[in-house]
Amino acid sequence: MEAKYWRQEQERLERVRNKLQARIAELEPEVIGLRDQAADIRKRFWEEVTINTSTQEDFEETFYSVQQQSAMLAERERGHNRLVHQWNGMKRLLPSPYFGRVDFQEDGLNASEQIYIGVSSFVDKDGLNFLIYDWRSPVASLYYDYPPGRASYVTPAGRIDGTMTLKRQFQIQNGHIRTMFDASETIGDELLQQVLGKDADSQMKSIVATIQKEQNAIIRNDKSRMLIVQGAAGSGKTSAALQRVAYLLYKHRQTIRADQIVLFSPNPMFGSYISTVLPELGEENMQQTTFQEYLDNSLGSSLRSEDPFDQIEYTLTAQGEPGYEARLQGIAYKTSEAFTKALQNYGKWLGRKGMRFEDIRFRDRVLITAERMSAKFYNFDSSLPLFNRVVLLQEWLLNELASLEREEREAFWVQEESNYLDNEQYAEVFDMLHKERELFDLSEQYAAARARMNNKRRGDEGDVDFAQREEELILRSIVKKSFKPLRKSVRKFSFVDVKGIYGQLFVDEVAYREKTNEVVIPPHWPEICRQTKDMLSRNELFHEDATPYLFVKELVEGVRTNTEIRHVFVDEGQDYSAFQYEYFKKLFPRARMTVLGDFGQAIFMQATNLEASDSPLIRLFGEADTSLVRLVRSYRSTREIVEFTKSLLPGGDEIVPFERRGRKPHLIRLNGVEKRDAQILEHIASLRAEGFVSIAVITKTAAESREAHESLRIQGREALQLITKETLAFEKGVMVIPVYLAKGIEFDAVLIYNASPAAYGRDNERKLLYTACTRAMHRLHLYTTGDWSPFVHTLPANLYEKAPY
Ligand SMILES: Nc1ncnc2c1ncn2[C@@H]1O[C@H](COP(=O)(O)OP(=O)(O)OP(=O)(O)O)[C@@H](O)[C@H]1O
Repeated sequence: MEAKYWRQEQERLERVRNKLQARIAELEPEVIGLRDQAADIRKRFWEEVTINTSTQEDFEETFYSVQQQSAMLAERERGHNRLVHQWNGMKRLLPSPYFGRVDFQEDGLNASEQIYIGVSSFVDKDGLNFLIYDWRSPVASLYYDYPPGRASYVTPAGRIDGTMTLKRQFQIQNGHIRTMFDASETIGDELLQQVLGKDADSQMKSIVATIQKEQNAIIRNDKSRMLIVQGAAGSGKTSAALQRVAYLLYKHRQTIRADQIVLFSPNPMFGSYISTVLPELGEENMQQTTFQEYLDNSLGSSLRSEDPFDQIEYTLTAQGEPGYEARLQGIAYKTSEAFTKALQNYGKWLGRKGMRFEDIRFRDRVLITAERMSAKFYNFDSSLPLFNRVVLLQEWLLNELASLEREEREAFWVQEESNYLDNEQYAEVFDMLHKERELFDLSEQYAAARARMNNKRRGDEGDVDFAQREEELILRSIVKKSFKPLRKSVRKFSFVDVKGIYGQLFVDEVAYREKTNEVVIPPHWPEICRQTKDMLSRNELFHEDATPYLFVKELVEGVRTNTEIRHVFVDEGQDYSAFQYEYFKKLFPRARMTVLGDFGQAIFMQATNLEASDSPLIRLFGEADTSLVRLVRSYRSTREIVEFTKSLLPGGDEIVPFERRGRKPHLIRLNGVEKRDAQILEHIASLRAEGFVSIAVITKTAAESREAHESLRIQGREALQLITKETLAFEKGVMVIPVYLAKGIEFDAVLIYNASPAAYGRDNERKLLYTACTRAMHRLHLYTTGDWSPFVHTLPANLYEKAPY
């Protein structure tokens, strides 16, 4: 590019930076001043208000003065926060104020405007001249969506058409333009080349400077209730999701807070991997969780649910064990829509009969039997939904308990217990009695006030009548105290035997058909029933049972909802079942959903195809309220790696590699495990010598990871991290990791520990191998000690190099 343009741009950059610096300096005293003021008000809060509650008037005055003080404090704090946000934004801009420029001439206007785009806006002192536009502003769309030529963008007031006469990209570091390109394509490949050529990091990076047009469509989609993104491995789904969160927080800043957005991620480690993207963009992080965390919270401590990792470990390692086939059939069935239907029908059946309750027991006696509850329950109006009848039953139980409690006061044990009250307990009851009475009894209050004034003992303490009442009240309080847990557990619906209700589905085929109207029963049903009940008897649930169990629990106890949440993001969306999606919809009734995933990486059995025409996901909100976007360009890996990995998948042809060149994947066959491990260690050393920092040895299972880690650790000198499902933070370095934990993450180099037919031979293992290989950015090695997996074996030979290295 001509030197004069460089000079002009560098000069403009300096002008903008000077203004930024001036404004930062100008605001600094104000920021500090406001902070001090707020701190001062907080400190003097109680000094400024006089507390006086002697009369009603005094009390009201005190009340208003406290209110006034706190309103003032809140206002100062809000002002302070706004200013600090602005001030931090400018400080963030200073080293690299912008990354893009477009010159745009609106139709009907004579001059074209220069629009510079950065991570936040910066307006000149006059308040009108935008020196930098926030990347999320409507006009910034031009930069992402069009090459020079005719272009348009949409504002709240309508569409603006015009001509883009220039599109320029910058890399600016510490106030200096490092590179500058004029782009002819949508977003110049040169900048993207540079960004993608960099090394993997322990934290995901923001992509605002190089967002691609199709990604921009995802980020700014504000139309439908459900947005589905099916995208190839490395196509930027997670990146787009995070920039979308930032966009939503900007566009709806008056109405949506970061804690009203929740992202479901595949594992806790992934949460740490993506946690810096939003703060880097000046936004607060949304809420993050895993579905398992949600399940554990909802099930409480009485039942333990297996996590998805133990489930997949079982499906991958237990072939040939007794009951294996039945378990697989069970997983397939229990995660299907057919099972959701069956459970809905079961709800109707329960409306007629078969509800199960738990006796209410007290001191080794049954106070209210399950049979009585059942009879009562089925006496309520049968047109009422199950849940309403359960609530009526709950009310009835609380009344019953109240009268049983009255009767219980006569019981011998109560007398006994009252005799054994020690002084302290007695004083406690005595105090409580007075307090209780004070509340209801005005004269009691009067007596209390007089006693306080005269500092005298209360006259009633020697009163015979009072002693009798006191005795009565003591008995009452003893019974009340021991009935308290009963009332509490009734309020928590403990009288409903949810475990029994779920368990009775798994008796035999005839009973199951009767309860659910199910026509097609999966094979191995008796064994599925046995396994499910075995787990329940140990207070455990298979992972595939956890969501259906909650579904049944909510049928009878009412649905839990969270109406605060406005946006739900589900990453790795292919790994959730139809059942789980129904659940999300119920749980977050006021939220829009964004589901991102790749059916090519569907390695769990409960997979959902996101884009198939009969996808349950499309049916969830209906086609009219659903947008589907497909991403086929893959950015993570070199062209050579993408060519290799896409050939592993049937239908992978449509994946388009980004034009970044590298070495072909290496296939290395060795004679024996020891030699293989020694070779892997050698390769790790040479990759490190080449400057690669993040290197993963990927295994199929956690069991294989442990073995590999042990063997490599013994032979080698390198520090090797073993990643397990308990690992919380993702750190750069050399690691051994099972493929299902490496989902969503990337490494400079990936070494597939064992690409033999035994490891990746069955059809469902194809996607495992694909997922593992697509984690590689720059280098990919596959090892075997015998044959090659058939998925590798059948690849065209021009896609890889064979050892020697
Ligand atoms: N527009 C872009 N500009 C720069 N880098 C990008 C862009 N899009 C994606 N990338 C990079 O490509 C890599 C893969 O992106 P990301 O992890 O978001 O993909 P994904 O579709 O979620 O992948 P997977 O399904 O394999 O988990 C990341 O390093 C990301 O920074």
